[in-house]
Amino acid sequence: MSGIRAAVIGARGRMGQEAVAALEEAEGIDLVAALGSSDSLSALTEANVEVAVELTVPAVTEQNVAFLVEHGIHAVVGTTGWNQDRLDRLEKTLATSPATGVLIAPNFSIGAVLAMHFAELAAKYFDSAEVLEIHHPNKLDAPSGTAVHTARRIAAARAAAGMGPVPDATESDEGGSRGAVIDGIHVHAIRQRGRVAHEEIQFGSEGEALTIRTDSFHRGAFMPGIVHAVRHIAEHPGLTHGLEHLLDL
Ligand SMILES: NC(=O)c1ccc[n+]([C@@H]2O[C@H](COP(=O)([O-])OP(=O)(O)OC[C@H]3O[C@@H](n4cnc5c(N)ncnc54)[C@H](O)[C@@H]3O)[C@@H](O)[C@H]2O)c1
Ligand SMILES: O=C(O)C1=N[C@H](C(=O)O)CCC1
Repeated sequence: MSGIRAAVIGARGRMGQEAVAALEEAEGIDLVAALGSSDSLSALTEANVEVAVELTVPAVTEQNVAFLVEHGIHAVVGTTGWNQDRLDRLEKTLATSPATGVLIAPNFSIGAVLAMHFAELAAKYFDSAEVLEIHHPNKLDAPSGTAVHTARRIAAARAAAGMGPVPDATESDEGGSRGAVIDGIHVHAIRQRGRVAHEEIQFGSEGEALTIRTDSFHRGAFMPGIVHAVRHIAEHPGLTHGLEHLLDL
């Protein structure tokens, strides 16, 4: 019996190379296309690809995913840069191809997915919450997609619990020392040689603190999540934002 016909877009990048190796080894998956930046997306339809893993750059990911949806190819997307405007446009494109599934996954690491889940659970119990992310210095975007997703989930959990803003008496913030603010949650980004992807979520209340930390030391950390998503995305038509929705959490 043949497996899921899969492809990688961005196959020569840091993540793409790992994904190609992981999908070649995965049982029940046949890697039938591996595209670099000079390859045409038409190679995907020519190879009858069923699921494409998109690991490129924020500038091209939206147009790549639109092509996939328009051709009924399920998409597993790890590239960052998916702000609300892009997600809204994607929902409209998906309405024209309702059987197609797209996963936008800010992070494929199981540790990172669990850290975000735990942070969401903890959010309503602590007055203060801030997110710190550390990545390799070749990363194009800041803050990381994971940090944005984490901050949004913390903010939503606080709002659902009827909590107000985090306490902060800062009156002057020269040079942005208090970081970016995503839905009211401060997010700090560090770029450091020797790192891959790391996140710390810090909570505080009177007399106590809780720190949730996740470390990806190697890009192999993202591969089980990618393989799992390739196997299951066809069961999830429409837009899924976050790998957590494909796991039994
Ligand atoms: N979701 C996750 O778990 C996760 C993990 C790591 C990285 N990322 C994200 O994935 C993306 C890729 O990360 P990376 O470290 O591999 O970056 P990278 O720069 O090493 O790789 C990107 C690759 O995409 C290629 N590319 C650019 N335009 C293309 C196009 N039109 N068609 C095909 N290929 C094209 C580039 O030539 C490059 O080889 C980034 O946005 C990063 O933030 C996500
Ligand atoms: O290396 C990167 O770039 C990563 N990007 C994702 C993000 O922005 O959250 C996930 C972790 C690695």
